[in-house]
Amino acid sequence: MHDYQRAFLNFAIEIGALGFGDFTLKSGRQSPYFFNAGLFNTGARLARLARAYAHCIIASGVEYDVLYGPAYKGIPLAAATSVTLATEHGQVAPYAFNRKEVKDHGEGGLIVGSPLAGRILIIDDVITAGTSVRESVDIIRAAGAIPAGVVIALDRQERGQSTRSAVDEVRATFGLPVYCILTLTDLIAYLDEQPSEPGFLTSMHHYRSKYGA
Ligand SMILES: O=P(O)(O)OC[C@H]1O[C@H](OP(=O)(O)OP(=O)(O)O)[C@H](O)[C@@H]1O
Ligand SMILES: O=C(O)c1cc(=O)[nH]c(=O)[nH]1
Repeated sequence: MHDYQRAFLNFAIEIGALGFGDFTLKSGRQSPYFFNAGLFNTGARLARLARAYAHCIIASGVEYDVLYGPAYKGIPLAAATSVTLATEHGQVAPYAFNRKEVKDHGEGGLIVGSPLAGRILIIDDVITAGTSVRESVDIIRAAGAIPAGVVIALDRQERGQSTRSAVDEVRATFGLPVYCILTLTDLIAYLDEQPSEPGFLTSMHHYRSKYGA
């Protein structure tokens, strides 16, 4: 694990964005941990998260025309990352996001922000079973644009629709590169270094053996 990843984990745990307990996920899985990007809820916290995303994008060298943040939590991520790419890396970084319900008045429609055209880089918080990425790919293609890759804070390294990992499925099915700031392997290595409640790591390992790829 790199120092910047350790610092990011320290910070996420300090502000409660990485929480431990019993959580029901979008996939219906019961998880002993949860990454809540909604708790990067001040300008200073969000700026720090956006710097990590922007760093990941620049380091990857991925080429894109528009950043796309899936509703809901992807919305501030895409917007804040766009600001950081513009102010710290000199990129124009247009961004867009979807509505979960189509708007039937005013400007109407499903997409807010930049039109979805060209190569679209999906900016989300986590990948678990890969459903959210599949939904985003459908929206991007329906708009006539081309998905270019996925950037996430945490790859939970879980099975997707098959025995393969959700990230492998995204790569194989859509030919999309996936870039992440952290993986579950990093998180477990970090937790191994910390004094923790007895039984806590056991529940992480148990969860991983049930849903891990
Ligand atoms: O890989 P998956 O199994 O799809 O799980 C990960 C997705 O689940 C959450 O979205 P959700 O729509 O639940 O939450 P939000 O409205 O809070 O963004 C999360 O933000 C990811 O987008
Ligand atoms: O799978 C999910 O629904 C999920 C997992 C997680 O760690 N964080 C989140 O926002 N959603």
